Amino acid sequence: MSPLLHARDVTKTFGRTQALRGASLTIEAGEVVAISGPSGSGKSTLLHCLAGIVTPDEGEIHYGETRLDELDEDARTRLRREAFGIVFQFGGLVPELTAEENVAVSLMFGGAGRAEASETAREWLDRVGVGDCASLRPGELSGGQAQRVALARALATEPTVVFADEPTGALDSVAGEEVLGLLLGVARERGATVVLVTHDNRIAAFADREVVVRDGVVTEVPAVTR
Ligand SMILES: Nc1ncnc2c1ncn2[C@@H]1O[C@H](COP(=O)(O)OP(=O)(O)OP(=O)(O)O)[C@@H](O)[C@H]1O
Repeated sequence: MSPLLHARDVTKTFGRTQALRGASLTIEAGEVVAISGPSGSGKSTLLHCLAGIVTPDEGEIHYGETRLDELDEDARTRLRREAFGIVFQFGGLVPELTAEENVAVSLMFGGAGRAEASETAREWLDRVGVGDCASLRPGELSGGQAQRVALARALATEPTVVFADEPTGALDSVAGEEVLGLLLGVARERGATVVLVTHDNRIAAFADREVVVRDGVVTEVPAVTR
């Protein structure tokens, strides 16, 4: 059986900065993998390559049998909407839309009708503990509430893979662990795969496996040192 996600010898350069210098990583279906490492080492770039947001200069990205890096932009966008949920450090919510609309829109992109999308959005907001914030806009939410809405948006489409880039980075440690607990609880219940970028050892400890990115290259962290 092929792995769910596989990056092979990936390089990516931005201007004169070589963010990835031959990064390889294999992730099996249902795994929760933390990507840690120093600031600027290439963690987010690797996550973005795996999620089909950034195209590598060289190397390969496989999602199951699909070569993600060879798909055109439309096909990659379709795949992201169908199979991936993405959570960013600052939520990335649309400021003009209410919490409910932020979640509903991602469901409507996937083909749901407005009424069905609104109902599912409300269920997910309830599930992550912010049902009473449904009609508020992101500017009216606390950081922890906004991140829960972002989580509801990422999970509502029932993705195969959830990519999370420092999802707890803007929160205090209690709120951060609550958001992470919700994410991992839902993912483990559904057998979803989670790829999580974090520089926080306590957060990485919740993962099944931790890898470290240093100078654009991935190294495995042996289980005994965790
Ligand atoms: N879009 C971009 N344009 C220019 N440089 C970029 C871009 N994205 C990343 N970089 C650079 O590539 C390098 C790796 O960045 P990346 O965000 O992947 O690191 P990181 O390990 O996630 O860092 P941090 O923990 O600080 O978020 C950095 O030097 C960064 O400045």
